[in-house]
This record gives sequence, C-alpha cells and structure tokens, in this order.
Amino acid sequence: MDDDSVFYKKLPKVEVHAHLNGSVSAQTMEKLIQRKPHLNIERNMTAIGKGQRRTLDECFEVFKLIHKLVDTEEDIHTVATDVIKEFAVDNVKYLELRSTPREEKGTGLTKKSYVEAVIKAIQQCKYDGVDIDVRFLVAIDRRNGTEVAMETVKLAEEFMLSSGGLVLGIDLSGDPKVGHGRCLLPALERARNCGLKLSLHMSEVSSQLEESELLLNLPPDRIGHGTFLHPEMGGSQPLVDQVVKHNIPLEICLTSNVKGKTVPSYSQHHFRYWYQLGHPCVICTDDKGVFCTDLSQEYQLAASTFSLSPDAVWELSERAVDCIFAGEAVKQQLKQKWTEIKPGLLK
Ligand SMILES: CNc1ncnc2c1ncn2[C@@H]1O[C@H](COP(=O)(O)O)[C@@H](O)[C@H]1O
Ligand SMILES: [Zn+2]
Repeated sequence: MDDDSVFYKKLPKVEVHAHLNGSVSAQTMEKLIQRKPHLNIERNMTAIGKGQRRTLDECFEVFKLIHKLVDTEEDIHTVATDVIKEFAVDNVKYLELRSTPREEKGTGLTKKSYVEAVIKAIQQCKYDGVDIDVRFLVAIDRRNGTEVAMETVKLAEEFMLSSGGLVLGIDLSGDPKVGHGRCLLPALERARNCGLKLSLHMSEVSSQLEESELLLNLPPDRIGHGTFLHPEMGGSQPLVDQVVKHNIPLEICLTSNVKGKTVPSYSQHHFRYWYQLGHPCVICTDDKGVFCTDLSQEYQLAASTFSLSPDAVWELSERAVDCIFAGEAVKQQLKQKWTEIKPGLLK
C-alpha cells in the first residue's frame, strides 16, 4: 500500500449507507458458494470489477443472485458478522447497516428472525471487542408496495423498542424505476411519528421529480444519492432550497453511481455541486461487495477527483459524525475518538 492509501485507511470513518447483501466481500461469497454449490453461482457473477460498468437494472439482477445465496438465519448471521469486521478493519468507527427483511419459506427464515440474526451478529461483534459501533436500519423495498412497507415499519418499531438502541430507523431503497413513493407515504409518516429516523433513496434516477417533492415534505433525516435533485441534472431550485432549508445530509456513493451508470464519470458526480454549496455530505460505499470498493477507497477517490487537501478530507470524515442517527452521547464519544487520532495522522 502506498503512503497516500495508508492515510485514507488510517482515517477514522463513519459509514451510514451500506446495504448488507450488497456489502458481502469476495471471501464471504466463497463461503456462501461452498454452502450452496447446486446454485452454480460463481463469484464473478456477484460483483462488478475494476473498470466494469453495468446498468442499474443489471445491478438489481446481481442482488437477486446474492439473495439466493443468503437465505437462512445462519447465512444472514455470517454475512452481517463478516461485513461488520471488514468495516472495522477499514477503520470505520461507526456503521449504520441497512437490510431488507426477507421471508424464505423453504428455509423457515421469517422477517423477524432475519432482523434478529442481524442484531445477534451486531451484539456478538460488540461482545468480541470489535472496535466499531454498529446500528441497524430496517429497509423497505419500494417495489413491494403499501402494505409490506407498513408491516416493515411495524417490525422496525418493535425492534426499536426491544433492541437497546440498535435499530434506529428506516431505509427506503430498491429499484428506483419500480413503484412510487406516493404509496409508501403512510408507512413513512408512521415511522417518523414513532421516532424512527428516515434515510430515503431519492432521485437516484432522473424522472423522479414529483416523488422527490413528495418525500422531501416528510422531511427525511438523510437522502441517499439525490443525484438528480439539482437543476443542472434536471432537478429544480425549489428542491435544492428545500434540502438546504432542512439541512438534510446527502449520502454520497461515488463508485456505486459511476458503476451503475447513473453518473457519467467521477468528475461529473453531484458531490461537487453539494460540497461547493457547503452542504453536509457523507461519503459512503452503498454496496462495497458488488461494486468492489471500501470506504477508504471512496474517500481517496473523492480527494483525488475533487482536489481535497488532507485537512479537507479530515473535516469531511469528522463532519459525518454530525449526520449519524445515534444520539448526542454517541456523537460525543466519536468526536473524542477523532480528537485522539488526529495528531498522529495530520502533522
Ligand atoms: C445501487 N443502488 C441501489 N439503489 C437502490 N437500492 C439499492 C441499491 N443498492 C442496493 N439496494 C437495495 O439493497 C438490497 C440489497 O441489500 P439487502 O438485501 O437489503 O441487505 C437490494 O435488493 C436493494 O433493495
Ligand atoms: Zn443504496
């Protein structure tokens, strides 16, 4: 590893946009493939390598394959444990994982046991002394419609109350070309009213203007992507004004957007627009397994593409702490960690 990469690796980081099944590493994928050889799935079918790009539709085909490989409580526990440890090795000090609870009739997996398996993995890592604070967001897959969204919120509510602060909120994700946010509003409003935080994928593709307006009125606590919100991308100034007025942080996933072809190149990424506005932006991975990246690499790409100095990179990672869903005490602990690490890293 060269000196430059070492800096990004050592940089303490916060990750708030990581889909569990999109984050499964090559090593873990090998384990899963060995457990289920009859599926005939090969590692190269579940990841998009260096220099490769796919359409977003093709990315969603990849998730279908991964879901076949991860369909028991044991699988969920394995992937959650491995993903948490990998983020910890990458010096991520605080992680919000998100995942869509799935039921699998064949294996007896239920949505409830799915969430329990993730929570057990988080607790086990904590018990084992893995140096990372992990929380969980329960994901709504937009394609499943009104009723499933409402059930998911109820499940999240239950776990928010019983998980000792591990379940903090709701993620809205899934294929952006399917379904409409309008149908999901009652569930999202319920979530907000019962104290669940909201991180919503918004304007990941163009032509979602009307939906974005609707969702922004909630308003969400964070926005995933927001690629097409601003006027230069076919969005609108009132949308930008609304995001700025409510100071809603953007979760920025550079490689995901470039490899998924919603953004033409790193240098044309909307991070530039929002960063120049001074708006809170959090660098994230989205799906580190599928897109073959890690958070250190994403910070390094942001720095090299947008000419950020080491001080600016440090500030970016430190300010991410303000955008987490955990409460003030956790933020203070993290800030303390950043303060302790800084002198050894920035001379
Ligand atoms: C690339 N951009 C993206 N846009 C929208 N949703 C995405 C996504 N990447 C991942 N997901 C969502 O996360 C699920 C996989 O993890 P889990 O099974 O939930 O852990 C996908 O099925 C999709 O719903
Ligand atoms: Zn995402």
